[in-house]
Amino acid sequence: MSSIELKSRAKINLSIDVLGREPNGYHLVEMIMQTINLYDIIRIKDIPHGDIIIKTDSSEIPIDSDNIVYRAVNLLKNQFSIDKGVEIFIQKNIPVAAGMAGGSSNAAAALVGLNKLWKLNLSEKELQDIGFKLGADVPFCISGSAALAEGLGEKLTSIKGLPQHINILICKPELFVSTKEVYEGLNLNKIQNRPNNDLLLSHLECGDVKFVAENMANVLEEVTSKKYKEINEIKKVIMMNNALGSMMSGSGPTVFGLFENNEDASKCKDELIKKYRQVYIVNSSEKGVEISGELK
Ligand SMILES: C[C@](O)(CO)[C@H](O)COP(=O)(O)OP(=O)(O)OC[C@H]1O[C@@H](n2ccc(N)nc2=O)[C@H](O)[C@@H]1O
Ligand SMILES: Nc1ncnc2c1ncn2[C@@H]1O[C@H](COP(=O)(O)OP(=O)(O)OP(=O)(O)O)[C@@H](O)[C@H]1O
Repeated sequence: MSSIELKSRAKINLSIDVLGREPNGYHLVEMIMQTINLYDIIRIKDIPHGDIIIKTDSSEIPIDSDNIVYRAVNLLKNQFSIDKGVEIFIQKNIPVAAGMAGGSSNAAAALVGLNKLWKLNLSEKELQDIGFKLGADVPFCISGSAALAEGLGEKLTSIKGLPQHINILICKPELFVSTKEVYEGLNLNKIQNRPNNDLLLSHLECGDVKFVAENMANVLEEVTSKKYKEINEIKKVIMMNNALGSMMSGSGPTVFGLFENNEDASKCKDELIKKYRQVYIVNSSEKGVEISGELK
């Protein structure tokens, strides 16, 4: 095989609770993750020398060693003493720095793709352990679907996710949010609205999306929405258009809404697109990274 193409899917969080802070500054979390059908395309091809070349159609991401995909390749090259090189093209559709794990998902796709291209025969668990060194969201992005994530986000339990017929409206305002700063801005003693994950999981299990949508909570939303009024403005528009519920994803600034009704979702999109460039309607996905093409 000389090249491979993969779909690298984004996620939303249906809940985020933060239970504590580790001495190294990282946080213990308990959150519900859901893969959505909004994806970047990652094309990896062999090249006749040992370099790592990153190309992309996006002006918003780096193409040097700061790109998380570059770091993923480098990690595998060092760990398995590989002297081969690759050229990787990233076709970006996932909003950047959005709280949707765009970078983490690209790294996940690179690991899955190189495992095949270089015939490393690593198991999913082994890939996730390597991926965790690159970022807390990478292990989930490798397996995808829906999961309860604990620890720093790497301890995953597979769960039943949102049904595919639910319309997930995504709106990403043009704001830059640093995940590190949002976590640092959280006062663990003053969290107002924590999710009840056990209750959310039992209602997901029986397909009660209305309950889930009405009871979603993300403790990081308090931090980001205090700084940017857009978060609550978008939520308001979403709820005015008959969504079942609305919340910020990850550390933000993306806000999503869950809609039972297709027409309500499109009307809401029409309204939001007048003010925000990045608005999408997608569905949940049962696949995380997916190989979409291979060339001999
Ligand atoms: C907000 C979420 O996206 C929710 O899924 C994740 O918790 C963040 O995942 P991520 O962006 O892959 O996180 P990383 O790239 O590992 O870390 C970025 C920064 O977020 C903070 N961070 C991340 C994960 C975690 N459990 N505790 C943290 O405090 C750290 O300050 C870190 O410097
Ligand atoms: N391949 C990549 N795709 C997206 N961003 C990348 C990539 N490589 C490096 N970055 C940088 O990483 C930063 C975070 O981008 P990303 O899209 O991964 O954020 P995010 O959606 O908030 O992730 P998460 O939800 O995991 O916190 C951006 O500043 C971006 O420039």
